[in-house]
Amino acid sequence: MLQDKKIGFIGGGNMAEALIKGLLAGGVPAGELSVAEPVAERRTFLKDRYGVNVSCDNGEVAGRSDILFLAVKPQVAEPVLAGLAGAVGPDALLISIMAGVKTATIEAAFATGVKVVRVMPNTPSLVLEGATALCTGANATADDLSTARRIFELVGKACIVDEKLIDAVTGLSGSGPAFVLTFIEALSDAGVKNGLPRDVATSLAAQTVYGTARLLLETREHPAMLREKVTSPGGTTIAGLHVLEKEGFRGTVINAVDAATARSKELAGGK
Ligand SMILES: NC(=O)C1=CN([C@@H]2O[C@H](COP(=O)(O)OP(=O)(O)OC[C@H]3O[C@@H](n4cnc5c(N)ncnc54)[C@H](O)[C@@H]3O)[C@@H](O)[C@H]2O)C=CC1
Ligand SMILES: O=C(O)[C@@H]1CCC=N1
Repeated sequence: MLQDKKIGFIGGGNMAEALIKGLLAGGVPAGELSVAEPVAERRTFLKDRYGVNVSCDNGEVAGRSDILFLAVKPQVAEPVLAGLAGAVGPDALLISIMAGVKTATIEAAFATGVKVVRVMPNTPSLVLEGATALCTGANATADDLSTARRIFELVGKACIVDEKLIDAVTGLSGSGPAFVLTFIEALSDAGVKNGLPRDVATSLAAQTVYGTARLLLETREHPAMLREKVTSPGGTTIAGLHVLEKEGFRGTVINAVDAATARSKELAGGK
């Protein structure tokens, strides 16, 4: 039961906040949640907004947590892990959301067989519509993986993958919200160019992406089949699709996800 667990966060940034919101919505009492965060204003914000315990001491939060989220940037993983080495309890479960950082790297920072689940969530978790993939390290059990999965199912959809695929997940759904937002912004710009007021254009663009995603998820049809239903012979849609194909839209999207995936692999080296 998650309700019985003390849950800590090392790093109280955007993703930690999204998860805190989900855990609270899922019935975990605020008093069971603790966040270690060096920025004082951020600590005050998290305490005031969510009622969670806050501290500037990573070791203190680690020491009292049954489940400890590693939610700092990968660039500071090395010193943060070194600082936690003696503080984490022997039965604690570490859940890392750090992009690029391998479970083996985290395990190597601890003397004993620490249990690690590595996860790649995304920012829509903040509105409980996240897309998350999880994998285990060498010591985490099936129960640990299912505990972690339950947490991420509180903030959206979650699936299990092999660790070797986590970089691809990072490129697709971890970074994906930024790509989708760029597309929404471009749709809105196009609406404005054609005379729509900005607020109307942005709202139509966002609802179109949201509605289309729901249509796809709920019908489970292939995207090409659903696209066919929009595309009238000699109509408007095929005229627009022709331009997307001519300008290399698909290739550009594939290249963007490729680049993000490659960057996730680079981050494993601490760069
Ligand atoms: N933002 C996103 O869309 C996603 C981020 N991630 C991963 O989640 C992790 C956190 O990302 P965000 O929340 O976006 O970053 P963020 O910058 O919003 O949060 C990181 C927090 O860690 C704190 N921090 C810095 N040094 C620290 C230290 N030594 N000890 C404790 N806390 C420290 C910072 O003050 C900040 O509040 C990263 O590893 C990132 O790769 C994963 C999936 C999606
Ligand atoms: O940009 C990043 O590195 C993080 C990881 C996935 C989304 N944001």
